[in-house]
Amino acid sequence: MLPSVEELVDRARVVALPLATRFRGIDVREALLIEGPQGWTEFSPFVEYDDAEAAAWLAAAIDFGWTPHLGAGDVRVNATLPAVPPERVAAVLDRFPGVRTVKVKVAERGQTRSDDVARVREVRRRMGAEGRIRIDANGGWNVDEAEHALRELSPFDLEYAEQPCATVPELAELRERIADLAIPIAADESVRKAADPLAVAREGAADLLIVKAQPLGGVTAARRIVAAAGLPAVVSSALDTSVGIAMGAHLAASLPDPGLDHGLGTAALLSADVTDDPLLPRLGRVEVRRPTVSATLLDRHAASPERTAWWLDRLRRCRALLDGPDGFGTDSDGFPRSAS
Ligand SMILES: O=C(O)CCC(=O)c1ccccc1C(=O)O
Ligand SMILES: [Mg+2]
Repeated sequence: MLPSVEELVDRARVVALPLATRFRGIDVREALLIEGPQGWTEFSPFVEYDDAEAAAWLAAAIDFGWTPHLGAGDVRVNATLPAVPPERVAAVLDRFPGVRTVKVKVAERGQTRSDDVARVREVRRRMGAEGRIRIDANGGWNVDEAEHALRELSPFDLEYAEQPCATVPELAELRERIADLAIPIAADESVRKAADPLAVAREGAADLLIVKAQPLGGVTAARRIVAAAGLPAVVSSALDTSVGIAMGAHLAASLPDPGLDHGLGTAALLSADVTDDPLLPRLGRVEVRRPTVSATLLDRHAASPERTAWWLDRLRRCRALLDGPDGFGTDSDGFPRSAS
């Protein structure tokens, strides 16, 4: 049984956390946190997402807060570099001590391919020949643009290219066209925003999957998607607070090791968090544990009354969707399940 809407609302707190570096066009990350019986959990779909999409994030929050997910140890993480100019690369990378891998955002709206090349060149210079560099275009290129960009970036030795194009057929075509470059293609939005998260694997459109716990309906649902896809999976954050990072870290620790670092270092991009002991990258790793949430920090970073009301309304609407006919509901084990 899923917790009732009253139970969720009673246990919910809304925060607005400033970012250290502008990312995805935002300077403040809003999140709704809920204290579940198994610990704190996070519901933080981006504000522009509609309720149908956000409902999966709520299923994830319930799965993590109401189900014992026992994890321990740590996972290796990458630095996440927003689409900053070369002179700002060092300051961002300094926030990720000890990482051997950098994920570089490319194809940012309003920028050009030479901006991407300059950023990747600077990362390679700083990381040295043994550093691992992956790029993430967030679907920003068409197939031709992606092919040109990857041919130009290929001398910098890319570990993989994440969501270079927006659609599954484009990814499949690109993958054939650049077979000579031997740059693996990773699918992110084509998994987490797709009606059918398994289409990528079925169509041979990617070499690996990027999975995020919240949009895929939670740790349990994401594990099932990865198993059904049969592809290696890298777990990535949704720019969550340390509570959401913990959800991702539990997922990462429970999957087969892809031999690739996970995108779970992003608490380093926040300039405030909800715990005094955040899940920050140390020696290139993030611990797998549930953080202790601080009442003081929840108060200090509380969202405005208007934004709090907006989030609580969204929580109520999404909770109602989980009971709907093609909502998420629970499976025979009592777990929230994804629509797939
Ligand atoms: O994977 C990482 O390094 C960090 C997470 C990240 O890039 C991200 C964070 C929020 C929203 C979308 C994305 C993305 O991978 O596209
Ligand atoms: Mg991505």
